[in-house]
Amino acid sequence: MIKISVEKKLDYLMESSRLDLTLKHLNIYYDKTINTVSKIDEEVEYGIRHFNSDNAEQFNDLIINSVLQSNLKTKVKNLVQSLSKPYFSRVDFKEDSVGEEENLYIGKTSLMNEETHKLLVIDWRSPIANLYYEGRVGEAHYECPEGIINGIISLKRQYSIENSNLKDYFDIDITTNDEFLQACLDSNADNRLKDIVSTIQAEQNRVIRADMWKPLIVQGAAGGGKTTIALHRIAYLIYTYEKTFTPDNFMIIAPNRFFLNYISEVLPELGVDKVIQTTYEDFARMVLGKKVKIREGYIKLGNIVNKSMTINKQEFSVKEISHLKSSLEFKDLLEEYIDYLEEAFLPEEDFKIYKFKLISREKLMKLFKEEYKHLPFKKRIAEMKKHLNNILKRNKQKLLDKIDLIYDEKLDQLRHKMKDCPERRKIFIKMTDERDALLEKIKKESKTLVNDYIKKIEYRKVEDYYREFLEKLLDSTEDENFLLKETCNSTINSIIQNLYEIEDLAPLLLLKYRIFGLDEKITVRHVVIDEAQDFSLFQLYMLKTLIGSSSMTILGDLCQGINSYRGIEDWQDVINHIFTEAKSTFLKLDQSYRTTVEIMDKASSVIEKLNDEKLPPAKPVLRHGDDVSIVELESYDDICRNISRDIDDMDSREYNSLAIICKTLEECKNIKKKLKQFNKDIILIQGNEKKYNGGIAIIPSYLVKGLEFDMVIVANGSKDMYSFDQMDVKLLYVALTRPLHKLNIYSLGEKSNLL
Ligand SMILES: Nc1ncnc2c1ncn2[C@@H]1O[C@H](COP(=O)(O)OP(=O)(O)OP(=O)(O)O)[C@@H](O)[C@H]1O
Repeated sequence: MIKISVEKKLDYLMESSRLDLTLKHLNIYYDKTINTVSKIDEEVEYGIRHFNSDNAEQFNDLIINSVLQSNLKTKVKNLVQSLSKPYFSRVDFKEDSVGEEENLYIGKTSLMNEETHKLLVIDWRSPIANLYYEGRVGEAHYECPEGIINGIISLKRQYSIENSNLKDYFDIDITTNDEFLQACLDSNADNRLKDIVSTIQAEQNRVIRADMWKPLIVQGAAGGGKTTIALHRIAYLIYTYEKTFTPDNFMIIAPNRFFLNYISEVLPELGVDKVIQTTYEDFARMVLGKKVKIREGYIKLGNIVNKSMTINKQEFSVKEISHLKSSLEFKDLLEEYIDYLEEAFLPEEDFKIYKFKLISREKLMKLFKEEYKHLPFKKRIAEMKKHLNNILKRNKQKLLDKIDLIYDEKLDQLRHKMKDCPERRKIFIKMTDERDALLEKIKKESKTLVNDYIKKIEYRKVEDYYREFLEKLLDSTEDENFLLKETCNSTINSIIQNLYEIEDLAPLLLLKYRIFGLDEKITVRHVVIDEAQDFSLFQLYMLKTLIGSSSMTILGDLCQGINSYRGIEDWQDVINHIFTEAKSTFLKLDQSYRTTVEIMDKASSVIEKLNDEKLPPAKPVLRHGDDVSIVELESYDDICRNISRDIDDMDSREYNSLAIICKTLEECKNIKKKLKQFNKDIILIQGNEKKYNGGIAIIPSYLVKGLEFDMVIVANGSKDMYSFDQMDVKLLYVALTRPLHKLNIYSLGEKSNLL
C-alpha cells in the first residue's frame, strides 16, 4: 500500500474541494448558457418562420442571432470540455507590489466566480499563464500590456483530472521532463494530433506567443511539435486579438487534405472553430476562381522518387525544371512580361471624338502606369473609364460650342465676303447642314465613345497569358540554354493538355493578381504554413502578396525537405528575399518529443551523412525504448514474414497504429500483395485519401511527412533503395522519425550505407 503523508492528504482534500467549487460555478454558468441557447434558438426559428425580405430590421436581427447562435454552440462545447477537466495546473504567485499571494488555476478556458468577480480559472493564453510555461519556482516575471510584472512563484502544480475527478497531482519546477510530459509522450498515437496545453515547453511557448505582426520563421526538429504548436499559436492569436479579428481571419496551409484531417481535432479541442484550413493547391484554385487541374504534388514526387533509382537525364531535368519555375528568377522573368503587357495594354491611339483629341495616349499611359500603378490592370481600366467619362462630360459641351462658334465665324465671313445671292444661300445651307451633321455625329459618338475605347482593350484567359509569356521567353532564349527552353516547351505542353504542375500555380496566381486582381477580397490576416520547407520562394512571395501582409508564421524542417529541388534550402533566403520590408523573427525548436532516444539517434546518424551545417540535429527528450532493429533478409517473402510477425506483436505491445513505409508506391503495392498470404488487413495510402483512422497502413516514404505512428517498419532499407543522394537521405530520415515507440528496419540484401 502506498503511504500518503498527512500533509498530502490535507492538500488533497483542499484540492478536491477547490475542484468542487470550480465545478459548482461551471455548472451554474453552463445552465445559464443553455438557457440563453434555447432563447436564441427560439428567436432564430421565429425569425426564419416569419422572414420578410422587405423588413431590414428583422433581417438584421436574424443575422445577429445566427452569429450569436453559432458562437454559443462553440461556448457550450467548450463548457462541456471544461466540466470534464476545468484546469490542468496551478501557479502560486506573489506579485512584488501586492501583499497577497494568488493561487492561479490554469485551464483551457477562463471561468469567473460571479459572486466575487474573481477568476476561478485562467485561460492558458492569458499573459499571466506564462508563469506556468516559462517561470521557475522562485523569482519570476511575466509581461502584460501594463508592463513587466515581477514576483515570486512558490508553487507549480500539475493536475490529472478525468471526468471531473481529481486523480492525482504533481509539484514541479520547470515544465521539462516532468511526469506529465513523460506520461503524455509514453501514451500511444491517436489517428489525430492532440492538444498539448498542459505540457507546452518554454521554447514552444515562445513560438506560440511571438509577435503576430512580424513574419515568424521556425526551424523545428522532426517531432519538435511544429504542427501542434502552429495550431496552438492560432488559438493564442485568436484569443489575444479577439476584439480585432475573427477566427476566419486566420488560415493554416497544410501539405494535403489527408494531413488536414489528421490535424482537424486540435483547434476544436482548443475551443476554436472556423479557422480556414486549406492546402496551397485549394487556396490557389479559390483565388484563380476556376478548377485548374493540377498534377498532384505527391504523384509528381512519386515519379521522381521512382525514377531516382535509375538516374537518367529525363528525371534530372524534371527536378531542374521544377526548381527553375519555383525560383524568384522565374518570377522576375514573368514580371518583365507583365511590364511588356502593361506597355501594350491600352489602345495605340489617343482618346478622341471625331478628329478632336480629348486626351493623348501618352497621358493615358501615364495614368495607367503611374497614377493607378497600385491596382491590377482590370481595376486600373475601371478607374480610367470613370476618368474618361469625366473628360468627355467636361469637354463635350465645350466642343459643341466651339464647333458652333467656328461655323458662326465661317458664316459671318461668308456674309462679309459675298452679297446675298442664290449662290451664297446655297453655300450657307451647305455649311449649316455640315455643322448640324457634325454636331449630331459628335453627340451620337459621345454616347458610346468611352465604351468603344474600353472595348479595344483585350483580355485573355490567365492561362493564355501564361502561354504567351512562355512562347516569348522561348523565342528570346538562346539555343544553348537548354533548361529554359525545355522548361518553356514542357510547360506549354502542360497548358495545351490543361494539366498543371504545382509550380505553375505561383505564375498563374501572379498573372491573375496583376492583370485581373482578386474576385473577392481575401479576409485572411495571418497565414500559418506548416511543412513550409517544401514551399518555394515564389510560392511564399505569392502568399504574402495575396494576403497583402507579412503577418505569417512559417514552420518547417530543412532536414525533411524532400521537395528541396523546389523548396527552401536556407531560411535566410526567406528572410532576405521575401520579407525584405519587415523584420522577421527566427526561432528554433531543437528538442524532439515524438520518439525515443534510440530511434532519434539512428535517424540523426542518417541525416548527418549529408554533412550540411544548415541541417540542425534534433535533440530527443529523455525517453528510452527498444533498440532500432535492422535485419538483412534475402527475399521479399522473408521480409513479409517478419512484418507479419511484427503485426502480431502489436497487440501485446498495445499499439494502436503501425506504418509500413516503403520508398515507392510500387513497392508498397508489392508488399501489400505479399502480406495477403498472411491474412493481414492493411490500408494502402496513396495520397488521395481524405483520412486515416488508425490501424495498420502501408505508405510510400514521400507521403509520411508530418504523420506519426506507434510503430514503424521500414520495409526495405537496402543499399539499392537508399543511396547518398540528398533526396534518398531525407526520405529515409523522414521515415525513421515517424515512430513514437518502435522502429524495425528490414533490408533486401545488404542494408543501405546510410544505416
Ligand atoms: N510539449 C509537448 N508535450 C507533449 N507532447 C508534445 C509536445 N510537443 C510535441 N509533442 C508531441 O510530439 C509529437 C510531434 O509533434 P508534431 O507532429 O507537432 O511535431 P512536428 O515538429 O510537426 O513533427 P514533424 O516535423 O516530424 O512532422 C506529437 O505527438 C505531439 O503531441
